[in-house]
Amino acid sequence: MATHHNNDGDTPLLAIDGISVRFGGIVALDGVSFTVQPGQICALIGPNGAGKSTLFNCLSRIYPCGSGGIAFNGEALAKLPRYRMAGIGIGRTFQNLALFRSMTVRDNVLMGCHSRHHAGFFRAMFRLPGAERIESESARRTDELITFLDLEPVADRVVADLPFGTQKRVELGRALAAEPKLLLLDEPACGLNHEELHSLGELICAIRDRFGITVLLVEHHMSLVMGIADKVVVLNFGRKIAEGTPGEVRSHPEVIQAYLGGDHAQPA
Ligand SMILES: Nc1ncnc2c1ncn2[C@@H]1O[C@H](COP(=O)(O)OP(=O)(O)OP(=O)(O)O)[C@@H](O)[C@H]1O
Repeated sequence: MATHHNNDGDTPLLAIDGISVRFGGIVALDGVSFTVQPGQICALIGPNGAGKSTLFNCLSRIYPCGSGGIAFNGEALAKLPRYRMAGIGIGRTFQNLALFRSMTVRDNVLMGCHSRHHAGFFRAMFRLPGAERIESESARRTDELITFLDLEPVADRVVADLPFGTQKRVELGRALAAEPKLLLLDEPACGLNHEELHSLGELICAIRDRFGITVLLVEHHMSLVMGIADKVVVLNFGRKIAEGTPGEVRSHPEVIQAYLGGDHAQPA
């Protein structure tokens, strides 16, 4: 799979500029700004209700931003329709998994390839010129990802029959198949057992290192975040209260207060 760095290195891959979102009287996001550089693993953390999911949903164009803007690779996201997200290079996983449960692992990953090559899908359907090349390229990429994600033993099994942790890897495969530049991971550690959790950290780093994919993750699991993130952004009540390396945010007084003030775990 090709690495997708057509960025000069100075332009952030993702620039979130003063976004605010309201739900009635609730200010879910209040003027949040931060950037993610190409190749970074950036974690978005904060207590329950801090606005993390709302921000992810703005990025996926599920919610419109009330004010402010988001630029991806220098291009304003608001100008693009939602169905173009995979096409421009933003992929994501969901807390409750986005998979075709009655299909096999291989077919789920293959569907991910098609979500990028929209035209390829129609070419294949109508047997237009170029269809065979796209199909064989998709099959090759699917095989590569199945190996990368250690899914070979279950490649021809139906997804619904597999353990949750394995299904989560299939979902990652589906997202990676679309060759994203930016991968949004929504609580990837949620529901994983101890062993799976350990390999998840390594896997996320491998995704960045091997494919050059930039990662933005929302995660409550602090030891995972602190172990893999280059940069951590902390939200509380819709505001950004800190941003920096794991070491910097861990010792930030407002972060300590936000986590100790409620019944949440310490960010240590
Ligand atoms: N669709 C919605 N309608 C009304 N209020 C909402 C909606 N989505 C989120 N909110 C509110 O916006 C605030 C931020 O919620 P959000 O889900 O973004 O927080 P979060 O940081 O993702 O929390 P968690 O860690 O619990 O998932 C909360 O007060 C929440 O109740």
